Amino acid sequence: MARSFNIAVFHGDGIGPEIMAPTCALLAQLAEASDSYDLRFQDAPAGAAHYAKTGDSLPEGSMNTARAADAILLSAMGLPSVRYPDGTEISPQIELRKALTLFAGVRPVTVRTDRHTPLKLPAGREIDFVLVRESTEGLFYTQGRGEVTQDEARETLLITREISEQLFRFAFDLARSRKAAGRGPGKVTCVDKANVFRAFAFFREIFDAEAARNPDLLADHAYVDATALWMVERPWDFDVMVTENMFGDILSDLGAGLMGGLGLAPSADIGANHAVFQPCHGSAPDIAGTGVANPFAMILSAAMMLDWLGLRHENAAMQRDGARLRAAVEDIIAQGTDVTPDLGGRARTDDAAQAVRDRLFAP
Ligand SMILES: NC(=O)c1ccc[n+]([C@@H]2O[C@H](COP(=O)([O-])OP(=O)(O)OC[C@H]3O[C@@H](n4cnc5c(N)ncnc54)[C@H](O)[C@@H]3O)[C@@H](O)[C@H]2O)c1
Ligand SMILES: CC(C)[C@H](C(=O)O)[C@@H](O)C(=O)O
Ligand SMILES: [Mg+2]
Repeated sequence: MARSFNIAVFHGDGIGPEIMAPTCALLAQLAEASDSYDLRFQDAPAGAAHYAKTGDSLPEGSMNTARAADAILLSAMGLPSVRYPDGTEISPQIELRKALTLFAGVRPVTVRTDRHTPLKLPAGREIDFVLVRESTEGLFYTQGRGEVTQDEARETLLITREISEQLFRFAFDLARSRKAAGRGPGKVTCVDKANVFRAFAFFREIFDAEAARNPDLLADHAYVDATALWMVERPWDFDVMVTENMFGDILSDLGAGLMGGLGLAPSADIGANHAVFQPCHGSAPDIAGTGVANPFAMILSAAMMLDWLGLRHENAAMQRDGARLRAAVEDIIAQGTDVTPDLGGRARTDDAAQAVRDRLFAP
């Protein structure tokens, strides 16, 4: 009998609803065609437009829906024009990460063809690494609670042993499973600024202790500034990199740039009991409403959701469908037709989603 999974859906702001609708439709079709799982989507209102209407950016009802769900899908949230009284933007995704302890922000960077990357890939080279961004503390710790006076502003960078240990364990486990799948040498790189900050020396010490517990895997360190350089010069040398929240936020956009843009960059924020799947990009107010948003980062994030649920619940069909969904998108990216204007194409959001559907369900 098919096992049923509840999926909380945050449709979000700007292009959010435009990329979420075709993604849910594809997922629903995959589930319908499968006799081993079923997906039930539950809307969770939140975000900047919701705040502008109601004064609440993340209603308790939506938080409860998220907590009770088997997984959470989220498109982009936030609009530059809608702000809290303190001047910061509406960002319920940060609240979700903190409230559900989603410490591991998993942001894969995959380039299999040189069609969209700004880099010149040496013959036979592919880029395939995963950035794991700590997502609950670091320099985001006082987000929304920073102290600002007339003369100075302070935010706190927090690194805890408890979260760092879980983060590094996650990164080493990921490297092990990538090695088993033949996708990397089994190497974890700790990205920090331990040459300047004691907090990062502490981060590195905890990393080294975890590395010692994983003698079957390789471990090394890199400073964050040099990492930005190496991501451009020789990105194929990375396997799993693990880093602090703000560093990961910045480096993951660089990773998106390597792939050909934010429209191709998926992510998952994973904790012990919950996970949110969302693209790395924002609500793209500059193109919202024009029907040309690239849905691939959202669809690839949905594929990561199927991977995660399938592994967690030992549902092989779900894992297979995650891989099929990713393969369909990668095929379209490699062919370069049926892509949206951000990738140099003329497809609209719905055309790009239809191209995925055609590859999945062609007779
Ligand atoms: N995860 C999130 O929800 C998230 C992430 C980043 C920014 N934001 C919010 O989104 C709003 C806009 O931020 P921004 O402009 O700095 O970043 P953005 O990611 O929304 O846009 C940056 C550029 O990339 C383009 N772009 C992004 N996604 C695209 C897609 N799927 N298809 C085609 N083009 C795409 C946009 O058109 C824009 O030119 C802000 O309010 C910001 O706080 C949200
Ligand atoms: C929109 C913003 C709050 C968010 C972050 O800073 O984490 C985004 O940039 C991301 O990368 O998911
Ligand atoms: Mg970001």
